[in-house]
Amino acid sequence: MDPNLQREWSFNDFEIGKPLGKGKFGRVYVAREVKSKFVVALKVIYKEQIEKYKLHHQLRREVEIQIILKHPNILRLYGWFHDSERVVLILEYAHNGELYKELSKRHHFSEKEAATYILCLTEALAYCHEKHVIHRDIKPENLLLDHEGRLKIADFGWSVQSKMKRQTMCGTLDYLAPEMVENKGHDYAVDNWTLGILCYEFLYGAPPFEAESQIDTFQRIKNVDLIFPPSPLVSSDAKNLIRRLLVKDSSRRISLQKIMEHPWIIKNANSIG
Ligand SMILES: COc1ccc(C(=O)Nc2ccccc2)cc1NC(=O)CCSc1ncnc(N)c1Br
Repeated sequence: MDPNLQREWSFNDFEIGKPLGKGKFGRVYVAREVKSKFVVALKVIYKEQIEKYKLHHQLRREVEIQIILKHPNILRLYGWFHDSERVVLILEYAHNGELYKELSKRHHFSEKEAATYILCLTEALAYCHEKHVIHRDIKPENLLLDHEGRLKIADFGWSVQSKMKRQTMCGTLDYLAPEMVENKGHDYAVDNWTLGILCYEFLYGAPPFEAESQIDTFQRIKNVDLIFPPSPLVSSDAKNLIRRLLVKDSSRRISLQKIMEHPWIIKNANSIG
């Protein structure tokens, strides 16, 4: 299916399959384009919700940005259509679903898997930053896996709360950088912080500043209270990279370029991307 060819899409062009998840603003279904048999994910958003929450501009801007973003680690938005009561986004379908289901099943990833995912994320972020797009929200629930196990950032404009969503996800602070927790406004470097959180969580199975209460998590983030439990599975190179990312001063965090050249990444990531 070359989505750019067809001008106007409609529901009749698709056979709708099973629901993939549902958010406050709509549901996501697997679907197949009838002519080409191409499998996609359709995200159905109700117009009354868009009106109610004044989402027109955000949705329009997001669609404009997403349509130009073409990167192997960013979920494609092929196009969209609407009928009287719904707006439908035609999305790339990630056959292996949410990375977090994989992580909760496996408890933690190997250094090779973790490094490969971090490299994919770094390349996708570098691509976005060169396109001056920084609203990539690499919250963990936005990470999907395609049929080859390749990571895809799926920017859930509105989070899709699928059944298996981990409790801590909703409203979790674990991924917020200090400058966000202290409400100092943030820039590109916040994504570098999140890469550090994710790298830690891929290797240890839980984010570094997790705590009983949100207040404690706040405190631990602000103090960058970073502890590495003794583990034979995590090399000192990995800890070195995490320490270079989880730096309070956002201007001193290791850059995306330097991440790609870090010994731990060079040694462990395989570049299937
Ligand atoms: C480029 O991906 C998007 C781009 C935009 C928006 C969006 O809703 N924007 C938005 C919605 C309302 C208001 C303002 C913005 C959402 C996504 N993506 C998603 O919703 C992911 C759907 S879940 C899924 N998708 C594929 N394969 C799977 N296995 C799964 Br599970």
